[in-house]
Amino acid sequence: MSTHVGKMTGSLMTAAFISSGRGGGSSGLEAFGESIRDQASQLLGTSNDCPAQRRGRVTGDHKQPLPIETNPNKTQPFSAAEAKLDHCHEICDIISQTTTHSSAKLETGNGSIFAIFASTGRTTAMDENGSVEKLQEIVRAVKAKAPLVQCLTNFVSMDFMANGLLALGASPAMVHAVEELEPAIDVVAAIKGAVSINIGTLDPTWIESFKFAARTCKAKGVPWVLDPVAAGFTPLRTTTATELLDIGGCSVLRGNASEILAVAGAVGDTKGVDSSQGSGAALKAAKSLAAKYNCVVCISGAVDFVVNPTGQVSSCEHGVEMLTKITAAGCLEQALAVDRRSYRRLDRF
Ligand SMILES: Nc1ncnc2c1ncn2[C@@H]1O[C@H](COP(=O)(O)OP(=O)(O)OP(=O)(O)O)[C@@H](O)[C@H]1O
Ligand SMILES: Cc1ncsc1CCO
Repeated sequence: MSTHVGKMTGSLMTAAFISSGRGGGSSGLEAFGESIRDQASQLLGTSNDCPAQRRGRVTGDHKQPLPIETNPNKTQPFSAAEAKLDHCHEICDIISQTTTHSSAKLETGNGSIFAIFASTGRTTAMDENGSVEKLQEIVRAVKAKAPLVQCLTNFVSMDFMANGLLALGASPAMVHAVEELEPAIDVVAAIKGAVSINIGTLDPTWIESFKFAARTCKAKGVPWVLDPVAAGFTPLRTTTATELLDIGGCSVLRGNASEILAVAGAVGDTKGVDSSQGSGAALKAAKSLAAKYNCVVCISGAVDFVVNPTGQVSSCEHGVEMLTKITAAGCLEQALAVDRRSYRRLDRF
């Protein structure tokens, strides 16, 4: 039987941080944040006057880490009111690296998955075994070691993902030609990085690279994470995602509900890269995939879920609607995933 181990605040994902910025300046990221904020504000019809920016968070104060908050009652999420942060504030915080949407998970002594989620302007560690100290340790390790995250990702998210990883303190590399994957993954293995595979804009050449990368990672013990973008939308996508998982060695599978359902074999409707279902609808499918592939499965949505291979579930009721108004938020979350193995590898780096 599965156990519900905790509820989380913050929005889903994978590794994280309370970024203090890179070096003395981050004008590139600021511009990046500005641009995304403008686009999102236009889409939502909200003002471009950003409270976070007025407070200086975008223009300078982001060099100071934000405080980490914990939910004192681990079985209760923060209130809905707390979740309703100003749209503009949210997007500034997300993009301008004050905090990147993320989470990290560790396997604790008793074998249960310990999930830590960080969100826009607040971070929460949730699990009986979890602690803010552990999250801070991860954040420090990520920032100190600047792990190489080798990404095979889609044309849409490439830039966003690279900037998000930089914001976290990681070191992105977008390498996907099959001819250079082996030497690239050798370097990733040598310096204890991780590989991210996202099937967003697949074609036969990409598929060959994805499979080569997954096989190479498995052979060399490099952790890799999979985003089965738009699985269920076309048979090629569903088959590709399943074949990648069948290769083995995947540490984290992250998708929206429609994608997770499709990968688990359910027949349903999809809206291309967007989900046609709430994340809770994919919980059973996620549990079955986590057990089958011995990996952690994350379902993103208004409520984000993390399911470990033994069926334990953690939930995060702090979805940020703004993230549905920009493309590739889920892709970025996937790229930020750092699992216990990566974390421990970082420790030894
Ligand atoms: N209905 C929703 N309400 C509030 N927040 C949401 C909702 N759906 C998604 N989100 C937020 O968006 C984040 C990304 O999840 P989403 O399911 O949109 O990814 P995705 O569909 O894979 O995105 P993409 O394909 O653009 O990369 C979630 O972690 C959550 O914070
Ligand atoms: C919109 C889109 N189409 C293929 S990949 C992608 C990015 C979000 O998944």
